[in-house]
Amino acid sequence: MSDGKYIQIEGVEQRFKTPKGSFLALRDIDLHVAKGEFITLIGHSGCGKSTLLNLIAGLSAPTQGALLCANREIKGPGPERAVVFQNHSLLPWLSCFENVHLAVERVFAATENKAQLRARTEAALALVGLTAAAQKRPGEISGGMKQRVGIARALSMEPKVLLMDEPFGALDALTRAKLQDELLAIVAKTRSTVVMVTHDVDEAVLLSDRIVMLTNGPAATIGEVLAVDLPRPRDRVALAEDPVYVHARKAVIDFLYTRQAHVEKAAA
Ligand SMILES: Nc1ncnc2c1ncn2[C@@H]1O[C@H](COP(=O)(O)OP(=O)(O)OP(=O)(O)O)[C@@H](O)[C@H]1O
Repeated sequence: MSDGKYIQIEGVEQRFKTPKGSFLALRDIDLHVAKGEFITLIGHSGCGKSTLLNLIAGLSAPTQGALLCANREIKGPGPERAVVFQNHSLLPWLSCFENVHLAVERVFAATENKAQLRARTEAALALVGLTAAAQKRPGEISGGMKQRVGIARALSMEPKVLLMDEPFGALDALTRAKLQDELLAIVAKTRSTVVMVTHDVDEAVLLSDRIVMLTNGPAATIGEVLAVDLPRPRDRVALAEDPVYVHARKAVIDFLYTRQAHVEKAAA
């Protein structure tokens, strides 16, 4: 395996059975993700971004084609592929520490002692700046903090691949910007491979090595892949006027709003 093919998606199709018959969500998806690469999936609502992410996560199986991670077929969820969802899905009756510790135990309990598991949990919370809130429950912290716990939980498993489904979608613009910057710093440190679903063009350009643009569904496929050749670390303020940034942003907007202009179906 070359590092350029860490995740391999080959000829993938996804159909769903519905009461009205078979629904073709995705077709002819071919994509290779390199180790350490940051990929965003962008496209109009309902085009199949989450479907594709779920396939990589192993939460569903393709109706055609194959997905591989590190040369092994993806046959189900695995600790080397951690998922962060938009609604953070924390257990409300457990503290932040306990929510992260559960994931740590699941992956490392067989090989590590209690002190090591505890240290891992504390390190993950520290990485996202949540040491002080460790004993709080999800109901006692803000949306941005909850999302940080979700990220800490995913990172605590030391995944090779971080899969994120609109992780910042529900946050206000300032919190979102802060978490994007934190994510960039964390990924620079952990060198994780990231596949992230987003609706946000600026987020895609700021974070990505490549932006994968999906055509409208049904039968959505990859319309275009844009390489974002901006050096890292990236600074959002300096980037705003960088010609490469401006050009990439325009290319994505052009794809989404000119070539894939979304025709809203009239409500039935
Ligand atoms: N389990 C399922 N059964 C039937 N249809 C499904 C199922 N899951 C997804 N779909 C359909 O597949 C298409 C793609 O859905 P998906 O959630 O992947 O889109 P998306 O791009 O992530 O959308 P959004 O941006 O709104 O979250 C949609 O038309 C959706 O209705």
